[in-house]
Amino acid sequence: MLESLARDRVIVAIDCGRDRAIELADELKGHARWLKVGMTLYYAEGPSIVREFKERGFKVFLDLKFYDIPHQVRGAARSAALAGADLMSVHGMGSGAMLAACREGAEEAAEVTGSRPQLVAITVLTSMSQDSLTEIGIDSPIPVEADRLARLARENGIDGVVCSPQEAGAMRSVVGEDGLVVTPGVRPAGAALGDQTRVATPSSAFKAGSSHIVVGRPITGAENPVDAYEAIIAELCAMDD
Ligand SMILES: O=C(O)c1cc(=O)[nH]c(=O)n1[C@@H]1O[C@H](COP(=O)(O)O)[C@@H](O)[C@H]1O
Repeated sequence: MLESLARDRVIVAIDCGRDRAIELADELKGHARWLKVGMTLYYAEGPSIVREFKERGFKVFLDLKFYDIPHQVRGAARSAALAGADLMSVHGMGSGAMLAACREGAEEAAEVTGSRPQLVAITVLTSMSQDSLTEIGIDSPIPVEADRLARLARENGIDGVVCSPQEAGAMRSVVGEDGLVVTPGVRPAGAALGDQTRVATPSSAFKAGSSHIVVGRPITGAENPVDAYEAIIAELCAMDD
C-alpha cells in the first residue's frame, strides 16, 4: 500500500480525558490523519473536542453509536454533525426507521455546515463472541447477523459498516466497491487483545477488505505512540497490493 493511502486509512481511537487527548493529538500531528472521538472523551468534553482536533488538521470520526427512537436519533445526528465530524456511527440494530432518521439528521446539519459527515452502522461489536450474541437472544451466526444489519443500513441511506476484520470480506460485497468498511479489533502481532474478541493484524484487515482500521490502545497505550503508529504504517507499506 502507498504510504499516503495508509495514513488516510488508519484511525487512532483517543479514549481518554482531555489533557491526555490533546497531548496525543499534538504528538501524532504530522503522522496520523484521522482521530476517533468516542464516548469517553465526548461525554467529558462535548463538541469542543471535535473542533479542537479539526483545528489541528485531523479528520474526526465521532463515534457515539446512536441507538434510540428515530426522533431522538435524528436530533442527535444533527447536533453531533454540527460539530464538524467527518464520520459518525449509529447502531445497525436500531431498525431501518432509526437508520433513516440518522441520515436525515446528518443531512439537516449539512444544510448549515455545507457538508454531510459519512455514516457507518455498527453491525456486531468486535468485543462480542457468538456466546455474547446468544446471551442477548440472537441465535444466528455472527457473519449472518452482520450481513443482515449491513443490508438494512445500506437500504436506509447509511454509507457503510463497522465490523470486525473477520467479516470485512463479506461486508465489502454488501457495501460495494466504494462503501466504507471500518474495522476496529485490530492488533499488531503480539499486542494485547484487551476486551476485543474478533481481531486481526493491520495488514490482514486490509487484505480482507477493510477501507479503514481503528486502532486505540496499541497506539495510545504504547511507550511511544508515534513509533507504534509508524510501525503500523510500515506494516501496511510492506503489503503486496
Ligand atoms: O465503533 C467503533 O469504533 C467500535 C466498534 C466495535 O465494534 N468495536 C470497537 O472496538 N470500536 C471502537 O474501536 C476502538 C478500539 O479500541 P482498541 O481496542 O483500544 O484498539 C474503541 O474506541 C471502540 O469504541
